[in-house]
Amino acid sequence: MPGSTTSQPVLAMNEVVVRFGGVVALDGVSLQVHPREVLGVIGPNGAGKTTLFNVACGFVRPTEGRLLFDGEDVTGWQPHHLVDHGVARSLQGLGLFGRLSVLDNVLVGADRHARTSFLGSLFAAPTATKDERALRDRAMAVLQRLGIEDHAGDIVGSLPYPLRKRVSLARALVAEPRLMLLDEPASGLSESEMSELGDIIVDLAQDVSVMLVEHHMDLVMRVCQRLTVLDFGRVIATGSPDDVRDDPAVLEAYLGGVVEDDASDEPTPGTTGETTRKGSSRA
Ligand SMILES: Nc1ncnc2c1ncn2[C@@H]1O[C@H](COP(=O)(O)OP(=O)(O)OP(=O)(O)O)[C@@H](O)[C@H]1O
Repeated sequence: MPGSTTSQPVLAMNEVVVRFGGVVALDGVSLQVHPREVLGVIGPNGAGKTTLFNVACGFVRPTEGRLLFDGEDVTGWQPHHLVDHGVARSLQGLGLFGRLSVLDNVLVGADRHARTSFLGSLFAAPTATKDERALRDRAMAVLQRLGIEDHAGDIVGSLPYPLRKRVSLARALVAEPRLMLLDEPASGLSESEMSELGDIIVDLAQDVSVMLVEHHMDLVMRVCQRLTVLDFGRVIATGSPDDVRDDPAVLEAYLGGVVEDDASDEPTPGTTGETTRKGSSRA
């Protein structure tokens, strides 16, 4: 069952601490992402979301605590090792090759399962043709799933940003990950594009676990089975979107530092778009 909490988590963080010099960015954070669950990670500015995402990707090594993937201790693993084991990520900076076609960009992401890598196939190894055909079929299937198969031959640099975002997702998905890490995928999208993205994430969660770090509450509330809320590097709430929305600690975190003049404009969790916190400082 999607969102089930009885199975072994695909991803677990146990008591993760990250210190940058004197700054404690994460302070004993524990969370789990279960099979075919969409877990949302939210929190006010500076709460530690990006740091948490970077720990999950392997970009930041925890100062303390453990990172487990499918029950295996992967603390301190390099990002590419995590990718090889089925952890895919789609970052805000999309990292695509602007002069390559959509299909070629996606094929670059297919290397995890390829006997002959896409790059290796450029040197025409004997096994390349059959393998490459299979890879292309898989890449086209992913493009179709994301509704961009008609753009397979387009040069990525010529595409509008929302389409490039889908290419980035396709490149992550073609490696058939067990876990997809999404870093603010809704940034820069219109309301209708965000709604389509929500449909895509719901569809993905039929066979992939997703951890979604996102500011846009409408999207988070719609697609996540559970939310983990951070504030000042700590988990202040975990639960269903409805439970979290009504949690006094969460309301306090989002509203606590608001200066009086702006109070009427400040979004509350679950009611509107981007969240910000004014008048608070972490110095
Ligand atoms: N490389 C770094 N060196 C020093 N301090 C850092 C570093 N990265 C993050 N921090 C600090 O760690 C804390 C958490 O930052 P982080 O970027 O993870 O929060 P966030 O929730 O992603 O914020 P935002 O929503 O504004 O992006 C902040 O106080 C930030 O200033």
